[in-house]
Amino acid sequence: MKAARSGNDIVHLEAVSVDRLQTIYEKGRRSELTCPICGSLLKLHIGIHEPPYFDHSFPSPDCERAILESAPQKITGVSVDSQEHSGFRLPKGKVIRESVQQEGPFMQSMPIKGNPAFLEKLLIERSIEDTYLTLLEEHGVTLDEQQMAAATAIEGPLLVLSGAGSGKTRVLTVRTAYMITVRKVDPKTIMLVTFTAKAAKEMKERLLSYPGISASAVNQLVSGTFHSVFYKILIFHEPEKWQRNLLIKWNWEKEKIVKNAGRDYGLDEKEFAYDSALQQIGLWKNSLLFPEDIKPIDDWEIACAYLYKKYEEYKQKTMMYDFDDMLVGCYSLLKSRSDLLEKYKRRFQYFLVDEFQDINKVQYELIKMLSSGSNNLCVVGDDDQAIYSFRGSDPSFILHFEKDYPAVKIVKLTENYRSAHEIVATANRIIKGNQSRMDKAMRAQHNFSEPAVLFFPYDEELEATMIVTDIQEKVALGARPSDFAILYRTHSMSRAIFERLAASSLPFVIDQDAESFYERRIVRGMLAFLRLSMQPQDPRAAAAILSPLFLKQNVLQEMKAQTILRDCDFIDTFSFVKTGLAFQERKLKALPAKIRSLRNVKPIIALEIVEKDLGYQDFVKKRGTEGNIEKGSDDIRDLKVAAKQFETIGEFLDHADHMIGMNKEVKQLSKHFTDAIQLTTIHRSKGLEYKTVYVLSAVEGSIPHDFALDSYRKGDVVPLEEERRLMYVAATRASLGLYFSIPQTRRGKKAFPSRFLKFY
Ligand SMILES: Nc1ncnc2c1ncn2[C@@H]1O[C@H](COP(=O)(O)OP(=O)(O)OP(=O)(O)O)[C@@H](O)[C@H]1O
Repeated sequence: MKAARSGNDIVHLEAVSVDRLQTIYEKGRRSELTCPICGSLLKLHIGIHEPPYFDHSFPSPDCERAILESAPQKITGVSVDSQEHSGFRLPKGKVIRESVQQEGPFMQSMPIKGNPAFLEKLLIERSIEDTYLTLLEEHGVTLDEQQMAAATAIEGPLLVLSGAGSGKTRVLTVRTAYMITVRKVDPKTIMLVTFTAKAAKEMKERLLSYPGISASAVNQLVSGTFHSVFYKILIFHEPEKWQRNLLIKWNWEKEKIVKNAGRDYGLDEKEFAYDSALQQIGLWKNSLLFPEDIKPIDDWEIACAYLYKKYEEYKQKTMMYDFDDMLVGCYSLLKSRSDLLEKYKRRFQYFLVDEFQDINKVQYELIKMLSSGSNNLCVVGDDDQAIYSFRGSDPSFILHFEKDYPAVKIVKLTENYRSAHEIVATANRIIKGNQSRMDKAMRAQHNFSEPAVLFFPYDEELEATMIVTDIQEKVALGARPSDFAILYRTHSMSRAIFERLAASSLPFVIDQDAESFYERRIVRGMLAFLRLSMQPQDPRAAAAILSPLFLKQNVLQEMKAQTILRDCDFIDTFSFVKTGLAFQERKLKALPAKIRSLRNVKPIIALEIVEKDLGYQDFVKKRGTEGNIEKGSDDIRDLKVAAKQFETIGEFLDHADHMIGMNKEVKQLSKHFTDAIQLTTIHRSKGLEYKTVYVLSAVEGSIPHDFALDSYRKGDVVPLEEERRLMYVAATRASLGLYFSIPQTRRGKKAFPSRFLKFY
C-alpha cells in the first residue's frame, strides 16, 4: 500500500523524498500511521528487495483499490476535506506533496551483474593414491587434487596459497595426520603455529576425530600461537626472567606506564592518543626496531619514540614484560645462544605456519632461524587476506617467500568450498584490482545462490532499517539469526544498526570491547554540554565540559565554591571563573546564556551551537584526535546524524543513556547467545563464515577508508590495497547471500560508491 494517514496529512510514498522515509518509518513504529480508508494501524516497510510500502495487516478490498489507484500526481498538492476517487471518498487530509526533487526518490537495489558463468568442475584423475587418505575420505574428509598435494608434500619448503574458503584448515590437519600416521613422523618434532589459540584448539579437536590419531600423539604436538609456543621456550630456559606474575597483560596497564612517562614530557593525559602510541610502539617492536633504532619523522613519532624508550626502561627496572617481549625475548635468546638454537633446530623437524600472510618480522625471523636446519617449512596463507599491517604484519613475507626459499614448492588452493559462484566471482573481481598480489582466481564449487546485491539507502539510519527488515523477513521464512553477519570497517559505524537491532526482537551479539557510540570520548564531551543545559546543578556535567573549554579540572573546586557563595547553578559559575587570560574570561562570561539556550532548541541545532559557537570544533582539532583511523570530527558528524531523529534534548539524552545501558546488556548476553546475529568489524570476521553477510557503507571514505585515500593521493598505494583486501575478506565470509550497502549520504554529506565495487 502506498499511502497512509499521519495526523491530518496523507502521506503518499511516491511523492515522499527519500530523506523522510526514516521519519515516516519511526511514526509507524510509534503507531502514528493509519490507513486513510479504514483507519487500521500501518507500518512502513523498507526492505532491500522491493520499494517501500505501508504494511496493512488485513486490508479490505476498498482500502487496496482506493489506495492503489490514488496515484500521487493526481492528488498531490490538494488540500481537501474529502476527495472522490474511483468511486471512493478519501477522508479529510492534506496530501503531503514533498520535495521528491529535493533528495530524489527511493533507489531500487540491484544485483551485481556481469560475472562469468558458473563452470561445473571437471572431475580430474587423481594423481595421488594413498590408503590413509582413502580412509579419511570414508570418514567424510575428502580432499581435492590441490589439497592432497599440499597435505602430502612434507619435505622441503612449501608455500600453500590458500584462497578464501579453500579448506586450509582441512589441509593443515590432514597434513599433520598424514605425517604422523603414514610418514611416521614423531609428533614431538612438529611445530604447528596458528594465529589464534582457538584455531589451534579446533585443529587438535579435528585431528582427534581422524583415524589412527591418538590423544597422546595430539598432546605431543607443539602447537599454539607464536606467543604461547615461544613463551614456553623462554620460561623453560629463563624462568627467573619471565615470571608469570610480572606479565603486563592488559592495555590499561601499559597505558598507565606510558601516561606516567608522558606527564614528564608534557603530554596531556586526556588529549594525547596514548592508545595509538602504544600501537606504534608495538609495531616498532615487532619489526625488531628498538628505541635506539627509531628515526622519528614528525612530532608524533618523536613523542612515541620518547614513550617507547621510557616504557622499555620501566620494564627493565621492574623486570616486567609484555606479550611483544615474549617474541623479541625468544629471538634474542636464540640469537645469543647458538647451543640452544642448535638444540631446537634438531628438536623441531617440521614446521607448519597458518595465516602466514599476517606474520610480522620477529615471527618470521624466529621461524626462519629454527627451520634453517631441516628446511621443512610449510606455510599456509592467502596474500589477498593480509589485513593486519597496522599491527606490524607484513604481506611481503608471503609475497617474497620464494626469494628466501628458492627451492620452494608452491601449491595454490583455488577451489572455494564455502561460497556460491556469484559470491566467489564478485570477490574475484574485487581483488583483481590489486597490483601487489599473486595471480590467482577462486572457483566456486556450487552455484546455489542469487547474485550479490547492491542497495542504496538514503543514509546510515535507513541502511540500518533496511538490513533489519531484510533479516526479519528471512527469519520469518526460517533462517536462523546466527546465519547473519553485519560487517563494518570501523566499530563507530555500527551505531545505527545497533540501535535498530536493539529496538527489534532479534537476538544479536557484539564484540566484548565494543564501546557504546555515546561513550566515545568526543561524543561524551559534546553531550555533556547538552546535559548541563538540562541539569545545571550537575557537577559531573560541568566537569565534563572543562577540557573542551580549555579549562583545568581544578577549576571545578572554584565553581563548586561559587555555587554555594552565590547560590547559583554550575552554568552561572562560568562567568566568574578566573583564568588570567582576558580573552578567555570574556568568552566565559558569554557562556551561561549560550548553554542555557541549548535546552530550548532541537538536538541537531544544539549540537551545531556546541560545535561552532562554543568552540568544540577547535577543541577536537587541537587535541590531536584527527589521527589515522578514528577522527574526532567524524564522531561529531555521526552524532549529528543520530540527533536528527529527535525533537527535544531530553528525548535525545534519554535515548543516548538507554543505548549506553543496552550496550552493556548486549555484551553480557553476547557471552551466552549462540544463535544470534553477529555485528563485528571486518577484521574480526576473518576466518569465519555466515550464510548471509551485509557490508555497511561500502562507500568512498569508509571502505576504502579516508586515511588510505589520503595516502593514495600522496602516491602511496599500499594502504589502499589493504583496504581492497578488507573488502575481499568481507565478501568471502558469505556462503549464500552478500549485500553491499551504498548509502547516498554518509555523515551528512553526499557519498560515492566504493571504488572497489565500480564494476557494476
Ligand atoms: N575438499 C573439500 N570438500 C568439501 N568441503 C570442503 C573441502 N575442503 C574444505 N571444505 C569446506 O569448506 C569450508 C571452508 O574451509 P576452511 O574454513 O578450512 O577454509 P579456509 O581456507 O580456512 O577459509 P578462509 O581463509 O576464507 O577463512 C569449510 O566448511 C570446509 O569444511
